[in-house]
Amino acid sequence: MEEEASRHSVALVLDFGSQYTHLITRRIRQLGVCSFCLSAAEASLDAVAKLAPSLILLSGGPHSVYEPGAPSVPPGFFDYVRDRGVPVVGICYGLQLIVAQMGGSVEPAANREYGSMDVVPVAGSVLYGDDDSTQSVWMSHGDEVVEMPRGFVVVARSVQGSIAAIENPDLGIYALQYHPEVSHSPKGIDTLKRLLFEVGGLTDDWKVQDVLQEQIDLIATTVGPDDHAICALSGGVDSTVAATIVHKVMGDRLHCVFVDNGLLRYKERERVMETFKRDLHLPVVCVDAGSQFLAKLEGVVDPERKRKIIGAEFIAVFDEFSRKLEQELGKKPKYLVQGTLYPDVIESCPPPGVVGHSHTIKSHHNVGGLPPSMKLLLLEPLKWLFKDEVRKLGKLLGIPEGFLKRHPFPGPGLAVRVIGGDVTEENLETLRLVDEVFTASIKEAGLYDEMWQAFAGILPVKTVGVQGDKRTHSGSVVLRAVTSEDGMTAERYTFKREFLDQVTREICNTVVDVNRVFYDLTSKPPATIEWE
Ligand SMILES: Nc1ncnc2c1ncn2[C@@H]1O[C@H](COP(=O)(O)OP(=O)(O)OP(=O)(O)O)[C@@H](O)[C@H]1O
Repeated sequence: MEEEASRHSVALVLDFGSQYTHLITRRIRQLGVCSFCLSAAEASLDAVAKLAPSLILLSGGPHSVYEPGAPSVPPGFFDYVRDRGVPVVGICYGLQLIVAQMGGSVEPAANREYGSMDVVPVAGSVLYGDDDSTQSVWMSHGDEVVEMPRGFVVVARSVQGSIAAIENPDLGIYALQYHPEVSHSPKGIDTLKRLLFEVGGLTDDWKVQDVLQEQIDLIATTVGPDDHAICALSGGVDSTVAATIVHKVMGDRLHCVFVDNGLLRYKERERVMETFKRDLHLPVVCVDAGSQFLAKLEGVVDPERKRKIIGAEFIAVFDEFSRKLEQELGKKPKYLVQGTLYPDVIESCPPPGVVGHSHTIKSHHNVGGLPPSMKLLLLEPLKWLFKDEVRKLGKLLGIPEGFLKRHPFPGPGLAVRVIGGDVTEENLETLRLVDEVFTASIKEAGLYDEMWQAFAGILPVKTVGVQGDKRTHSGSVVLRAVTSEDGMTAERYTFKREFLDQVTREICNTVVDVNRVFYDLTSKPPATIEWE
């Protein structure tokens, strides 16, 4: 991280556990500025200083600054930024922390402000310049400033009168009670630009191309000429791009494995293996482990248990693969290639003891969680990148566009789409056929790229129907399609009525054992994209 930072000017985000922290870092990078994120509860002042940031942002978070043990900046932080003239920007919790640290006070608000809100800036401030027109912003807080710290001025208020932004240009401290990084704050990006380029004096010299070359050079200097590496390929974008980068350096000393866990979509194994071989020339072995996975999943309906079982089974298959490889090569492979992304890096080190941190929502399934006995060293060429950056990189590497644009698919596969039900071969077959009718129709209608994700789930209800002349008692399925910028929030996709009618007809006519089709209208939040 430091190496990368030394070549660029850096905007550092200190994370206090907000769902939106990644987004702040991503937005900054989209503006061409190198940005990293450190967990506020773990980062020492030394770690901050090593990155020599030109601007430091304090993120939002789920805590209240007045609670005992509320997370704060490392000791000596405000002396450090003052001595070095590094501007600081607080966002939401970050604002409240600044207020509390600078001698003001924060209390629970009488009215929680959540969602879209209009705020009115004060003309002539550093944060807004001459633009005092009302802007719509995204708020998400339950506390408010009741006493301003000395030397700070209010530079925007919500139409309800609460404080929306404050600044103290002499100290170089600025703070927003709302989230400028989310798309629901359309002018937030202008405020971020002012902060980065005018206040922080940063330059937009950070490009994905540079990361590719840096990673190729790094791998070339790390691995020895006789070292071998292994990689678990899911058919997803991350592991594919990671493997393709490593393959450029190591050639056939990279050994990839694709596991058919019996939880894949319709003809997925054939489709994915063909792309690996024909388009990417990656050396891939396909392991057929379907019956092994299904045997372990028999009778399991709890989603977390499904995930854990699948994770453990992946590791067993992977272990076996590397044992065989060792026999063939006469030596142990030394490296494991993983498509770890930057959000995974941030997520794997949540602040200790911090309750309600954003990163504990779902137990993470990752085949990379291998037993330490395997003693593999990691090659993680994507670990500083976000998904959209990985797609750009994949394009630079010549990975087919259709492959890069594939909708995300969960690691535990179709198992988590047999909702509340038994993961039987019969259920999986029904699900595959329904999913294929739905996604093929979406592709035919040219709608696939408009969506973040589209899939079917099977529901644990049988209902009465009439099909042909017969009364049936058959299964129900749900269709879900969402749009999203980054998967953090999502809106349901609105199909034309005729499209849904057509798909429903086709499903009921062609898939035995389905007589009822639902469409999920919910957004995220309050729902998640997947059902389990
Ligand atoms: N069927 C599979 N065969 C081999 N490896 C797999 C398989 N499914 C998942 N993996 C491995 O587990 C990792 C994490 O899986 P997950 O589905 O959570 O993917 P992800 O983080 O979105 O990455 P990707 O885009 O590579 O799928 C993958 O990057 C891959 O290394």
